[in-house]
Amino acid sequence: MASHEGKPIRVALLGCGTVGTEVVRLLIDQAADLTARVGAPVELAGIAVRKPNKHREVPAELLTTDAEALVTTDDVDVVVEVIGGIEPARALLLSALRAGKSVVTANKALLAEHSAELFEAADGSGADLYFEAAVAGAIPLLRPLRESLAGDRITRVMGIVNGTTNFILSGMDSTGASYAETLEEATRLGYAEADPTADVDGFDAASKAAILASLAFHSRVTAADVHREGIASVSAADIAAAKALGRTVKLLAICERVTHDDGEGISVRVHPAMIPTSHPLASVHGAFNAVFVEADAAGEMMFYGQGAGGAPTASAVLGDLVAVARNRTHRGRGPRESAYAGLPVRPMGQTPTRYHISLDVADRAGVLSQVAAVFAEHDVSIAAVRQEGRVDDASLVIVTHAATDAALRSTVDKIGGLPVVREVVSVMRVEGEES
Ligand SMILES: NC(=O)C1=CN([C@@H]2O[C@H](COP(=O)(O)OP(=O)(O)OC[C@H]3O[C@@H](n4cnc5c(N)ncnc54)[C@H](O)[C@@H]3O)[C@@H](O)[C@H]2O)C=CC1
Ligand SMILES: N[C@@H](CC=O)C(=O)O
Ligand code: NA
Repeated sequence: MASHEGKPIRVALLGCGTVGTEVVRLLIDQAADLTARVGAPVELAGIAVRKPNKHREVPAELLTTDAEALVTTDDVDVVVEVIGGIEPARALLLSALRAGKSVVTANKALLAEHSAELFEAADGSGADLYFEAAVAGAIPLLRPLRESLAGDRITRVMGIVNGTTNFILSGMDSTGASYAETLEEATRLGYAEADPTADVDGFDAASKAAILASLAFHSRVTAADVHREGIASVSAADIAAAKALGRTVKLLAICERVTHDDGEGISVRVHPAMIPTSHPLASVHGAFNAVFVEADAAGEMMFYGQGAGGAPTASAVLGDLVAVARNRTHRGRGPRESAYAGLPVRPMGQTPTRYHISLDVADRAGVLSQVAAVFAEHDVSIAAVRQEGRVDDASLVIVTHAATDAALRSTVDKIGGLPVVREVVSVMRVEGEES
């Protein structure tokens, strides 16, 4: 790759929406500082948009609707992609990487599906592929996993990686606001994906979990490998029940090494969970993210910051842009894919977890013993029981000790069929405390 000592680094920006607009602002406002930090000017060569007349905030001469022509122009060194979605982002970035252009992207959906193909194209030309903004927004999390902790053995990565759902859940918990109200506000604030179901159904967090697991465990994990549950099933009653138990509800991404008889594997899951209000993650509010990383030598680390929003995300994009611009100016090279371990992803059923189960039952003698017998039959230990009688029925709340998700799920299914059980009101996993 040619050196760029002092020669301007020319940047093609794909997309000028919530994040792209802030990328343009930072590039223009910080031009002098970026030149000093890189050792060469960093210049916008063009901005690909769908509707040029919608972008009065940027110089008209930079705007184009022909993204393919822009990414293949000889005069472009770096492509920054903040369009989102799979196509045409995938085709555009493959063209750019194969032409030897460095790529910076925030596109977790794309990386969680096609990172192997993108890394292969990068290796073929020697181009850089950076994507810090794809997970946990502004938080420098991926570079520590790819570089700072590359000499350690990471065992677990767990936390809140979706700002939209955390904004919703913490709003429902603190102000009693409705799900719809908080989702609408998150969308207005620019946190949500173009299609917010990606957030609330857990797809966004699953993409991020796949990226985290791939980097942490040096294996290939895709979004399809991730056990995924969203927050649509979380009710105000669930949040109140959690509060009564000194807990709060969060959407967690949990990636961990697991060892079974047939060797080591990976568990990767995204689901709502009750965590103790004493846990640091319980204090993560709004669109903030927080992720715990555990490694053999480093021990436990916590990363915290804004996980969504145009400016916070653009900060991570610019950090990557400075890195690839420096590499091009001073003949450096960023990290490549590291998938040598090739660990298998284990099914969710084999994963140990705990359940909080809320039941409506007939209020008569022997109900508790019938329910307890089902737990015993599945070798699931009960950690806590609370029963409250009403006029003609009762509520029964059970918190279990750790068992495999398969055993817990079978237990709930069997209990739901007992004549004395009127309704399985809710089932939610419990995380973040001794099992
Ligand atoms: N909004 C946020 O807080 C964060 C977003 N991201 C990721 O950043 C990317 C962009 O997100 P946002 O800026 O929020 O989305 P956005 O929807 O606000 O902006 C995307 C822009 O790309 C344009 N676009 C779509 N297809 C195009 C095409 N073929 N050619 C040219 N322009 C095209 C759209 O018109 C829109 O203006 C997504 O991959 C998202 O997952 C990552 C972290 C945080
Ligand atoms: N929609 C995403 C944006 C950042 O990745 C989120 O809410 O976290
Ligand atoms: Na990040």
